[in-house]
Amino acid sequence: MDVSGAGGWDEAPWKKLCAEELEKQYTPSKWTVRLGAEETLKTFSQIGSQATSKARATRRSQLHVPYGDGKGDKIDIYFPDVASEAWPFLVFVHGGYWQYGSKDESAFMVNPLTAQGVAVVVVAYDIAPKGTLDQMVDQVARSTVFVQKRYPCNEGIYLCGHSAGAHLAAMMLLTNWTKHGVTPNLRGFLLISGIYDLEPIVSTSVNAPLHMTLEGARRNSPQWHLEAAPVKPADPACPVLVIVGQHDSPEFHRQSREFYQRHASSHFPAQTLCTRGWKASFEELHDVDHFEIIWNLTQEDDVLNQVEPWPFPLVAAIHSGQHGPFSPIEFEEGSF
Ligand SMILES: N[C@@H](CC(=O)c1ccccc1NC=O)C(=O)O
Repeated sequence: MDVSGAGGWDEAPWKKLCAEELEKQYTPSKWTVRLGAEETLKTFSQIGSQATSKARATRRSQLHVPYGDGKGDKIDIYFPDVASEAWPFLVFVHGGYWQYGSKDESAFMVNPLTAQGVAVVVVAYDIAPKGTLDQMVDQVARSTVFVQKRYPCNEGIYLCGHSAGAHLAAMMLLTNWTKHGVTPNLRGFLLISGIYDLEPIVSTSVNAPLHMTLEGARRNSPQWHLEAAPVKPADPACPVLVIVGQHDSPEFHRQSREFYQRHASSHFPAQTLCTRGWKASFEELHDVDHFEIIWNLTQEDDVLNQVEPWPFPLVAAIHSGQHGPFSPIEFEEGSF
């Protein structure tokens, strides 16, 4: 029996990869199928910037609202037309491997969601090298608490993160809210193409500006701390949707699958999101890569692109306690 770590990961598949392959597995742009790597990254940034300009020009908003005293403690809030403060809130945490990206180019889903009556908050946090992972996790917690305190009548806060942002959002599953003085009314998590075990990236170029030690990586890996997650009462269940794109790399697929349902060969009594009382489900989104999975969210008000109107059914479904088009794969106790 492996006793080297919290989860018994001695046979972790990524440990068998050579440095070059590991680097490739954790470079999402190397796995795109429609555009080349560089063009994809450029398009991603352009679509994010355009969506943000459009949101700021066409939606009622409050920009650069401070949620704390730090210079980088800022959120943008975009409002639906309905005059109320009892909206559902989608809080979006952008990705960029904790070292690039900003709220100012990340308002992807604002126009379609505000049109559906959902207020959207786009969170800024101090990316590396200014910020450390511990600080970023704290910033996302404080921004969520700020939304709760400012809008106590909210109809639920849905935390949505992409890639590194999904990691930061997932860390909120483990947060002890007591020290923040208020428990946010969290009603759902949308974790899109995330990384939940940071250990594999410690030896990749991703870690250059992050300076994560192995210990820091484990401390900030939600995968390693599910045991510590507060046990949620089954009712009302809080849906956690773990989503990965078909054209994400095999390692990204593994990360999402194992976060949803722990690795089958783990020797230890497995704690999963489901056994901790979260209503978790896992979905692989068809024919999208790591970037399209997010930039498609801008397109929902374009009728031509409404093949599957995602994420409205998703948000609507989690708001009403159902999973819409997503079929939750129930965890079977004792299956490994
Ligand atoms: N350097 C990475 C870029 C990347 O990972 C990324 C880019 C934009 C938004 C999220 C990303 N990944 C994780 O946070 C790549 O080439 O794929």
